[in-house]
Amino acid sequence: MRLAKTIAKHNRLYHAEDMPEIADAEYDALVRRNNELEEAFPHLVRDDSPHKLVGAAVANSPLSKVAHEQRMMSLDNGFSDEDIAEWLARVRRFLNLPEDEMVAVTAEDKIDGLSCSLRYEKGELVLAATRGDGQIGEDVTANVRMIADIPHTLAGKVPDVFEIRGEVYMAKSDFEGLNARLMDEGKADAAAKNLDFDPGKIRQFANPRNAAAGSLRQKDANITAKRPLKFWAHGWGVASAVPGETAFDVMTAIESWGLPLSPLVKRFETLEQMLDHYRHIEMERADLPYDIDGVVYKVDRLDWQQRLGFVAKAPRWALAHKFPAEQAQTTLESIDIQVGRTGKLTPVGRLKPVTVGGVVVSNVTLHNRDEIERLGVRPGDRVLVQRAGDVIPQVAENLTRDEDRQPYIFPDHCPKCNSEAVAEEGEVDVRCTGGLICPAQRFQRLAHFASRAALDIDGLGEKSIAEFIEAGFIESPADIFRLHQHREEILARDGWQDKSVDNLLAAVEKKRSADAARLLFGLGIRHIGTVTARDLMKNFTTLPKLAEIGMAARDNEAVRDEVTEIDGVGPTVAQALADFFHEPHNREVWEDLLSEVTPPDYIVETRDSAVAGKTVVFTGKLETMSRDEAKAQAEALGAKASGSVSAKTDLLVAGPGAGSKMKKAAELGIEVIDEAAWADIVKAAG
Ligand SMILES: NC(=O)c1ccc[n+]([C@@H]2O[C@H](COP(=O)([O-])OP(=O)(O)OC[C@H]3O[C@@H](n4cnc5c(N)ncnc54)[C@H](O)[C@@H]3O)[C@@H](O)[C@H]2O)c1
Ligand SMILES: [Zn+2]
Repeated sequence: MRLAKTIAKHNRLYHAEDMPEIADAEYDALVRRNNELEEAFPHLVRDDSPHKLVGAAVANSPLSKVAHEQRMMSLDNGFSDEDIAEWLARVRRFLNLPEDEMVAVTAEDKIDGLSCSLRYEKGELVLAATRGDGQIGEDVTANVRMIADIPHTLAGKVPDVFEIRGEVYMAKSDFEGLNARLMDEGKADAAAKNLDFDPGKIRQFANPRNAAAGSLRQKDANITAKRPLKFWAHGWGVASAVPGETAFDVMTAIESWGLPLSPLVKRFETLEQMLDHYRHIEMERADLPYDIDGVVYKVDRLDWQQRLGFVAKAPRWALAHKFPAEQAQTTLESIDIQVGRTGKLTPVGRLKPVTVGGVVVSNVTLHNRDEIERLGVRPGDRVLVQRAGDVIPQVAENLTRDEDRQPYIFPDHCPKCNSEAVAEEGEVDVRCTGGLICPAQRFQRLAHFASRAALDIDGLGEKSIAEFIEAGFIESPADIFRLHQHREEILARDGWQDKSVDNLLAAVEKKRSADAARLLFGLGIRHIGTVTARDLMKNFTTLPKLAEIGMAARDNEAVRDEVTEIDGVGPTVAQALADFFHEPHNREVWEDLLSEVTPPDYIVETRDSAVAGKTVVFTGKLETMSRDEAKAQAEALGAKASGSVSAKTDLLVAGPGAGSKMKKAAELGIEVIDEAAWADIVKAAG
């Protein structure tokens, strides 16, 4: 059965190699599916069925194997209140208890670590072993001796032979410290070898459980000694004598011998108490110094435990009440605003770290302003965090409902450059209007400015731009024209020679007289593309004139209307222009740029031609030129280039693949020519 094989593989990755590839919830889903299949086809159930197995065999371990005299078990799981009620009812039925007989249970935190058995003979630690597959584990005696929580000698009067079972774990803060240390060591190592440091190559642990398991199961116990491991006891195995008649008694005795227990061992007599306790712990969970994934209930009376016995791989007398694998509660500590390469402001929630589905989560995306409003979250709130599969963790719900508190106020200025941040009408995203001045947007903006469609500066590709930004040579477009001041510094850099630097500087010089429409397009003002830039420049002729209009447009509707009425320009463009010039930073960048360049006045020379005064539409694929170039040609010939066919259209130039426009032109009786015929018209005009 393929499913069983897959499960076996993940079992091995998780238990034997401490490197799970899938989330716990995903693994649990595979197991559930397998159980369903087994129920439906009982004759197909194999002896190595996942539901009969504990952990994983210790095949390739560098440690030596030890057989457990008494098997180490797993636990059955319950998730819902009903699951717990059912378990209690099953216990009562099994024991055939009268209605009024109470079943006392202990409740302990289900610590997420590595199961370990410690054998004491005459009070001395003689053997420590991992669970392995329950029958055969690994000998970790030398390693365990390095753990401060585990006494080498027990205190007081103890049975001759007593196996204490419990969990080796790592506290959350120690786990974070260990990961940070691994990163630092990697950095130092790379520096010592004069290599580039690649943080992605450092093997960090995904969660405290993996860190604990990986640290304990070391061939060299000296490595274990350097890892901050802890231990607490939650049961026992082989015992020459048992000190008490209830689980609670025995655990108390174990504590008196010098071993730590779960700080929250409780004893309850009703389902309500158990569920209350569970909910309480669920709330506290993120604030506990260690990672837990549920609460474990055990029937307290040992004679009852004896009678209840075991099913396939777990005791009937115990149950793990697990927290939902994909969700956890924690505190939203702050909301950070990140600025993307296009100026978009994205709020990121910083959480008190919490393990969700086997991964420590400390950040969540809050998407945008509307999402924060919808959730009503503020720093300090308790939130329910959800992480399903590989999806980025999200806040599923705000658990704090205190209407009196001030709502979170989304910033109206960019945290990176302090420019105004606004959302356009009907849009959810708030954007920084700083554009060219905003360090977050710098690379994208400068790359656009130098790109082919804009200034088209030879030799100034994205790589060089990134390099020059990094070196501090360029921040805004004007700086590109001042690159010559850095000639010697550029030459001193790897990969630059006299020739390549001179070529670059010459290419830059050439662009001082660049076309005004390209400069305008290069500034990357929202909604101003190549065509709109040309339409604007045709109307205003010079950049200073355009700026004057742009500045007036913000508060003067008449001016905005004037812009709106320009052919090919609409209200969105008018507004975008006004917004751009309203921002003082942008005006600075603009003035600075204009002090470096001398674009000629933008006068579209119209040549006398066959299409002068006519409206031309291009459609289909053009083979010898881009659509933009074709439109520019039409304009140069005194024609108007339009995007759609209407009664006003005089000529349709159609390339291969022309569709609906061609049909419409035919209906309207408009003249249609191909690209070659168009080229002839251009040629004829001289
Ligand atoms: N992601 C994966 O690929 C993958 C693969 C295999 C297993 N898993 C996960 O591992 C878990 C199954 O592992 P498991 O068999 O160790 O079961 P388990 O972790 O659900 O529970 C059994 C263990 O809990 C421990 N425990 C902690 N606190 C305890 C307490 N107070 N009292 C008693 N026992 C306590 C014991 O060591 C016991 O062996 C599941 O959550 C599963 O999702 C994940
Ligand atoms: Zn900004």
